[in-house]
Amino acid sequence: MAGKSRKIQNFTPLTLYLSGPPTPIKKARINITGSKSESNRLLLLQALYPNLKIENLSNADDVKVMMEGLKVTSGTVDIHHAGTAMRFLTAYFATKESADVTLTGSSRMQERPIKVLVDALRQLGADIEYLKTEGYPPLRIRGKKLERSKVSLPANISSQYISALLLVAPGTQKGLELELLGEITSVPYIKMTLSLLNEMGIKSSFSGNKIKVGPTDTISARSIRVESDWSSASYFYSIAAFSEIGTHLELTSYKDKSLQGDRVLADIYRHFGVETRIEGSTLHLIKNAHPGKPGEDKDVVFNFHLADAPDIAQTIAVNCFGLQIGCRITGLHTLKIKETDRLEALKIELTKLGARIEVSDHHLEMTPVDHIEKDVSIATYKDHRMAMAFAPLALKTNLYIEEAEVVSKSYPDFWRDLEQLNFQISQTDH
Ligand SMILES: O=C(O)C1=C[C@@H](OP(=O)(O)O)[C@@H](O)[C@H](O)C1
Ligand SMILES: C=C(OP(=O)(O)O)C(=O)O
Repeated sequence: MAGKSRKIQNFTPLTLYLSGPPTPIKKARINITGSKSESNRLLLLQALYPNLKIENLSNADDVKVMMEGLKVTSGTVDIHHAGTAMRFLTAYFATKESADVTLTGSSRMQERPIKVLVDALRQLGADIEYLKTEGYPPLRIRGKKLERSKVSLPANISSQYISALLLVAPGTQKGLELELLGEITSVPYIKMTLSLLNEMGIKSSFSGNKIKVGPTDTISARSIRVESDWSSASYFYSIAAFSEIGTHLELTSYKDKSLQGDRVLADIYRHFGVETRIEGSTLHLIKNAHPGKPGEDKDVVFNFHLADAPDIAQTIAVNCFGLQIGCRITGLHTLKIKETDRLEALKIELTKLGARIEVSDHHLEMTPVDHIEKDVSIATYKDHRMAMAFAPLALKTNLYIEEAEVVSKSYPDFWRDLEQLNFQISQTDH
């Protein structure tokens, strides 16, 4: 390995050198904190209905900035890289009568579109102004009572605009009625929002392309336990898939009836020989077969459509590459406007490792390779999921992960948890 190495400290930017555990992983138990998506929804609802208690809240940076943002009514709120905080707080401040805030974020956040949500809120009567570029943060928001309750908006760019409106709807005078235009993307996230409203005792309906949420003055006191994060679990699915038969990983605080669309991991990873069981609140991942069948079936191309689960696309792409199997992943039209252009980032970094990969605006395709390059340095593009999706590959080849601190956006304990699995991780000035 090149460069000097030392144990992980809090220096940034942090380049890590990773290799797999010296002996195969047999059994391990990992605590993952609450879903960042559920946490940020419940925090907004708690601001509207203070007698809501939240358990197992996520410790992600995106959740910390949401909490801080909700305390503010004037001045500047900087939500850094948090898409949900940006969208949810836009709707929150627009409907909070005492608010007069500038809502901003990282340079990447200022490139992530918000026009659909701003247009919808303006249709309802909100007062929002663009401070730099039309259609993008930063925004100046002066909160007021919304005059109207019906709105139409495109649903094919980000479901977060829709969830943002649904979350503030019960606090408005007449509730809201949304008409969704075009093909609806990331649908499970919309259903998650409605399910949480329902758990709070707030009435809603979703039929065809119409969603209605009624006004609700008060709720009875209650406590909601956030399920642990399924997107974070994806990295352990990937580790299990790369491990020997018999490997058994346990992840804590999951639910049989999950609200998170990324629970589809359980079905997807069956194809890679990982069985899922939920017993009590423990999620068990057990490697019990090789992916596909050896011999002729090694050439099988796995097809996945991930329009409902965009956040696990990177994990699955890297996993297929490392398992040396072909894949075609579709439904990825939202990946270009996330923390980075994830399709382009995957193409560049996987190619360094030897992948044969093609991408378009909405899909990626890979043919299997015989060889994986060693000691490649993976750039992460300020995207937590680039770092975490590539890390499990250390079970197949040694690699560097650049700007490894990015993981804190959703999973601050990620590197500590990999060390718990005995991954060999050192900080390097490579
Ligand atoms: O509502 C949410 O909590 C999220 C919705 C999804 O975004 P899009 O709807 O923009 O695809 C997802 O990618 C994001 O990580 C979290
Ligand atoms: C896309 C993501 O987050 P957000 O849009 O909330 O920034 C993510 O966590 O993968």
